[in-house]
Amino acid sequence: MECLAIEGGHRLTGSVRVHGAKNAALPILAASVLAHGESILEDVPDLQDIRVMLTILSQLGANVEREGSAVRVDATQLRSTVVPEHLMRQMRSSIFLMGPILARYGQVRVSAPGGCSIGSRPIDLHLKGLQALGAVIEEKHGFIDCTAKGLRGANIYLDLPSVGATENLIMAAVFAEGTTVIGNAAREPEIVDLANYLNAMGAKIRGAGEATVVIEGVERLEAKRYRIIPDRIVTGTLMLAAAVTQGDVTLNNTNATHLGAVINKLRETGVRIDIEGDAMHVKSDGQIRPLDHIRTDYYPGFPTDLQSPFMALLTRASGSSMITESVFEGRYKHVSELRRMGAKVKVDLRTAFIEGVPELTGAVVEATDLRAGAALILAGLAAKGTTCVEHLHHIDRGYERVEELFGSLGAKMQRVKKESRT
Ligand SMILES: CC(=O)N[C@H]1[C@@H](OP(=O)(O)OP(=O)(O)OC[C@H]2O[C@@H](n3ccc(=O)[nH]c3=O)[C@H](O)[C@@H]2O)O[C@H](CO)[C@@H](O)[C@@H]1O
Ligand SMILES: C=C(OP(=O)(O)O)C(=O)O
Repeated sequence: MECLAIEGGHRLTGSVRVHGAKNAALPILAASVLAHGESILEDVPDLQDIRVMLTILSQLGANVEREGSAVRVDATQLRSTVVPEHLMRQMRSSIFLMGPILARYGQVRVSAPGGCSIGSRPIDLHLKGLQALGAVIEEKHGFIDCTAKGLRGANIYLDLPSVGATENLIMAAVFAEGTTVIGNAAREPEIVDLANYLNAMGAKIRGAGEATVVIEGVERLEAKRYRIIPDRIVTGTLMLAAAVTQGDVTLNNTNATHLGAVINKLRETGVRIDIEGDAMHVKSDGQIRPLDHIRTDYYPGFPTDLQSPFMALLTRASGSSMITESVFEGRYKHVSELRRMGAKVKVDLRTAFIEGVPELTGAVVEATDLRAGAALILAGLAAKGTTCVEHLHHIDRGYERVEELFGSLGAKMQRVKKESRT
């Protein structure tokens, strides 16, 4: 088994460029299925989930090629509309293919998607929205067969502002006859990025980033060159890494407007953050002030994906803090691992009570999901001694060459092979 061995106690300094956003690149790659010609997508991070998406696209018949951080995709004509089950299971984002393949070919077969174990994560809103557009859905033997003889625009109201459902339905509605209105839509920056890519190719989408998105159906999209936005969750993780190590770092290729809630909370802990164009300077003098309450929420609220990394910082605060996880019911799996390192955290249903401790100590810990892994890296950077983070495949889903990313700021971490524990 491979683990990430982190030697704690080193202050992070220097600068690093943040890579493109996984959560924008994945739906955008799926959306390439809608276009005629070759899209050139720039700043597509080289991550496990992206590799799975590229494999699916190429197995369905698209021509896919990576050149550095750019990916060329030509999905003008797919030869299959069946997403292989073993690939569906590898990540949540495989579900993004449902909307665009259905829109383009009038049929698609998927199965339940895999992904991080952070809650039940149903796809009912995706399916209900597609039905409203005229799709017929049959669920049998673990497969979901979706067919439509031409989708029609509809008024759809989402019970929850689901990011994935909003994206899937935008893609499905691009060729629907007439107008589609999605109410209570999610407003995440990745949705705006997807809509910008689609509009650049000829789609007519208004209101992305707002609670009501309006899509006028068009007949054809022409592939385009497009650059993916910076990853706000990687940016936030690196900001927290600077804070927890009393560091002084510059992050390039960032968008501070996507991180308003996080910047606000970090400043409350005493961290200094200066923004200059797309660069962010983050400096901490060591004293971490506790916070009354962080409550995760849909954008522009505090992102659930940074809940666990922020908790890692608060384990070192000079007092008690409280976090409520309101988006995913099972997103506290990092807590037991942080406790192995000396953290004092109690969980009552969806609320965690964190009592800051003067010191964390290195331990063997397990990344139970992607951001739980990020939290353990941050704790390891701050801890006394060596921390071994196991189950690195989760971390490789979201942080490109993680040891180099943090290593370029002076972190001491390396992948090591070790005997599996019995
Ligand atoms: C690839 C990607 O972009 N992943 C992000 C996306 O995930 P994802 O798109 O899966 O998250 P959603 O916004 O859909 O989920 C939000 C909430 O809605 C619920 N729900 C969702 C769909 C549905 O059909 N029914 C339903 O009940 C979920 O269980 C969850 O409680 O947004 C999450 C919330 O910001 C982030 O943590 C993920 O990093
Ligand atoms: C939960 C996440 O991703 P996914 O939705 O792909 O599982 C994440 O990026 O933190």
